[in-house]
Amino acid sequence: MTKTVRPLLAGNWKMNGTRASLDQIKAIADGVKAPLSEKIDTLLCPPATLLYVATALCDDSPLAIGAQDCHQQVSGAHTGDISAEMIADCFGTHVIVGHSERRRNHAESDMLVRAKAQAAHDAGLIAIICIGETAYERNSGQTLDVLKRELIGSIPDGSTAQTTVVAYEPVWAIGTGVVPTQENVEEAHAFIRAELIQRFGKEGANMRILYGGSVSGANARDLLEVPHVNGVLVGGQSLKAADFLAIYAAFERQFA
Ligand SMILES: O=C(CO)COP(=O)(O)O
Repeated sequence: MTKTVRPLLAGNWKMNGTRASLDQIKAIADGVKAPLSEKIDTLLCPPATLLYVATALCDDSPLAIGAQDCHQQVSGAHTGDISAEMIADCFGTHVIVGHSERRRNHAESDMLVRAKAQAAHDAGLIAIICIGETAYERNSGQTLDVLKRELIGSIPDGSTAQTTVVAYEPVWAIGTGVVPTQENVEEAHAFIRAELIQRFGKEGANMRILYGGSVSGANARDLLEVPHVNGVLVGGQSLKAADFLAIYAAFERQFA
């Protein structure tokens, strides 16, 4: 199937990485090269402590750097939080919002995720808005209802293909080594695409929908073949340059 939407390979380091890991970021930045880098976008989201140094390291590379969360307000008395403005100030270009680990561990609601995505847009950042069902929700037949509720609740009005990426991350596939079948991924992505088109029209047709959950160099190509999979959001396999670049190689075979 022809893919008209520009693919995105994104890495999420979660709460991993110290200054000692900067050489991995540098190796990824060096490994992301033309001609493929002219056809796909690449992004790494290290912890906030490394953000500013990472953007400096990637000065000459097509690799973009983003953050993993932001506060919904621009500034103020919010100890421990960082704002979208601060991310932009460090030359970050993207921010992940609504990751299931934040929804679960910090009780983030759809409404809060939507406010964070809006803050990202207001600061000129691309918001990567995560959605996905738990094992219980899937096993009880609620997957599409959950996706619909999270899509409606978490994506701000006025979102465009330029400002917004949706990441479908089934919670049961995150960090487990369990990857859904191509049929499961296709069903979810086709459903998300239809919902996005219904709400955002042409913008919804062009918004990128990433798959996330136990992506590796071994399975990336199969996932990228699925209709409406416009890239992947990678956790564990983005920490080491060799693993991340193996996924980049899968993109090369698919999109070069
Ligand atoms: O949560 C994820 C990316 O945001 C996926 O993590 P893993 O690739 O480690 O399963």
